[in-house]
Amino acid sequence: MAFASKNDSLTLHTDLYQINMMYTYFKMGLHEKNAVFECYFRNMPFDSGYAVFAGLEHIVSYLEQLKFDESDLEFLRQNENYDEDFIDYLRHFQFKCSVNSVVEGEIVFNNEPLLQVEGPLAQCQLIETAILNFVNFQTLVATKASRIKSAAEGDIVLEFGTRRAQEADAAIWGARAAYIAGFDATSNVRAGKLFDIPISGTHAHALVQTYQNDYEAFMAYAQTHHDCVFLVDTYNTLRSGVPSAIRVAKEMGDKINFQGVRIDSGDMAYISKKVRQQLDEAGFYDAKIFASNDLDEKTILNLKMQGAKIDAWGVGTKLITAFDQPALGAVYKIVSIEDQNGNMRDTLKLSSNAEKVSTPGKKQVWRITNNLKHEKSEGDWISVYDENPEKFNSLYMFHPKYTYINKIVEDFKARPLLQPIYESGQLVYTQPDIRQIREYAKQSLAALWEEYKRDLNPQEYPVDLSEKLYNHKMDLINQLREENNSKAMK
Ligand SMILES: Nc1ncnc2c1ncn2[C@@H]1O[C@H](COP(=O)(O)OP(=O)(O)OP(=O)(O)O)[C@@H](O)[C@H]1O
Ligand SMILES: O=P(O)(O)OC[C@H]1O[C@H](OP(=O)(O)OP(=O)(O)O)[C@H](O)[C@@H]1O
Ligand SMILES: O=C(O)c1cccnc1
Repeated sequence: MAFASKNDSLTLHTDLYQINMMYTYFKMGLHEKNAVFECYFRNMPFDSGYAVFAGLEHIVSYLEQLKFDESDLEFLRQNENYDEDFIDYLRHFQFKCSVNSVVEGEIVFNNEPLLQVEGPLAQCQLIETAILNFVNFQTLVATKASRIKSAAEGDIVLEFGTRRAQEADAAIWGARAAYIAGFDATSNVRAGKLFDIPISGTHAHALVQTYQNDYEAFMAYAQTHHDCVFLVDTYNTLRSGVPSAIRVAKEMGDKINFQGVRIDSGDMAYISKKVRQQLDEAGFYDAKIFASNDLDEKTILNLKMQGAKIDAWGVGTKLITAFDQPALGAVYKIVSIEDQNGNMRDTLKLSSNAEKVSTPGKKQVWRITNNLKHEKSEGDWISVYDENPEKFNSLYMFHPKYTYINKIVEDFKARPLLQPIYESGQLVYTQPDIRQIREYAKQSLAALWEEYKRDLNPQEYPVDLSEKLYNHKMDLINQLREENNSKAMK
């Protein structure tokens, strides 16, 4: 049967091993045990000093549709040897987990929980793959987009990536992530419709090649459009493209809104300066110069350094594919599980690599700001879930690995980053409008010192553990080591 006629949903958008584990839990009577899983990434992408969280909207739309229909069950039945009682359990599957998450647009860092799922073990397991899929890609693209927008220093930045994206979902969710992080519009019309993002478009070389003449092509476009940006580099930017654009703009006068020209090749520093000169000499001081062609934050910064006269940047491939780092590497780990007596037992994964030793237990992340001096963030403080830093007069913050790096913060404000999204399967979170999310991302970034935001070698933002959590982690490491050693001796 062809793809188009298949009964599709995101329920089976999971790795088979999740369903295999669900089956084991089910058969062993463990599937309803309460468990807590947390999602985080270990290293900052692009050597960036910060990341921008995105993906929650897709997670919510996925969880809202999460149920196995008969075609899903039939597929599992045909492919795996699950007993019918398990198939029947899946048939009656109803999402019952609680989910806490940082909100979209939040500035986040490595090694802090971004999203937390608590509920029946089998359910927590099923949703791991989709959650990671959405968070990994969207957070990566939002982070890249934020870096590009910062490099552009307030200029207009347009998202042009669809044609080079890793398929359709990446194109539209990437366009959304880019808009959240500060891009001004997308060229993807569907993303505009689905997510209420502004759309924007100029024209391609094909139009000019169709007429085989800059002037005729621009004139035809001008006769059929009010807002006009002419692509001037098909034949010769300075000799033909720009002069033709100017001629059409003069001849059409008020009949069009001559917004400017786009250049898509060549030495963009040199050419843009010359183009600016030509436009100014013709009296088109307000006409903008758009640039595109394999741009990213590095080229934009460099072009600015060279004094390029570019007002708007079209960015495609390197944004949408997160070209220089195509994976964020976020993971989803179990941190606590109900034992035989019904008590929660915190878990930890030991590793010879210190970075990979996980932090046990259900946690909360607090963004600490100093009340008196400024509104900037002092660092993030990860606590045991029910610990409240505001009960302290001053907060002792220390590096979780190099504990001699520490400070005491007086008169601080602590804001919990993990917010309730689902409570026992019920959606309790109202997703803000996309413009609010975008504004939130802007404010969140503004609360970060410049040292963490610079493109090259940013300072490491403090992500610390509370003393209680740190001691808990150390106790558990020692306990596990002792248990393993005594087992090995036997
Ligand atoms: N002045 C500049 N300084 C640094 N990088 C630049 C400058 N001008 C253009 N670039 C970048 O250099 C790269 C040039 O790529 P490429 O060789 O594909 O362009 P081109 O030959 O001008 O155009 P095309 O092959 O697409 O017709 C692009 O990534 C572009 O953004
Ligand atoms: O370079 P990116 O950052 O990916 O931005 C998108 C690119 O897509 C278009 O080129 P393409 O060669 O696909 O088509 P066109 O030049 O014929 O319009 C456009 O001119 C940009 O160069
Ligand atoms: O509108 C544009 O100029 C555009 C759109 C997609 C890709 N490249 C350019």
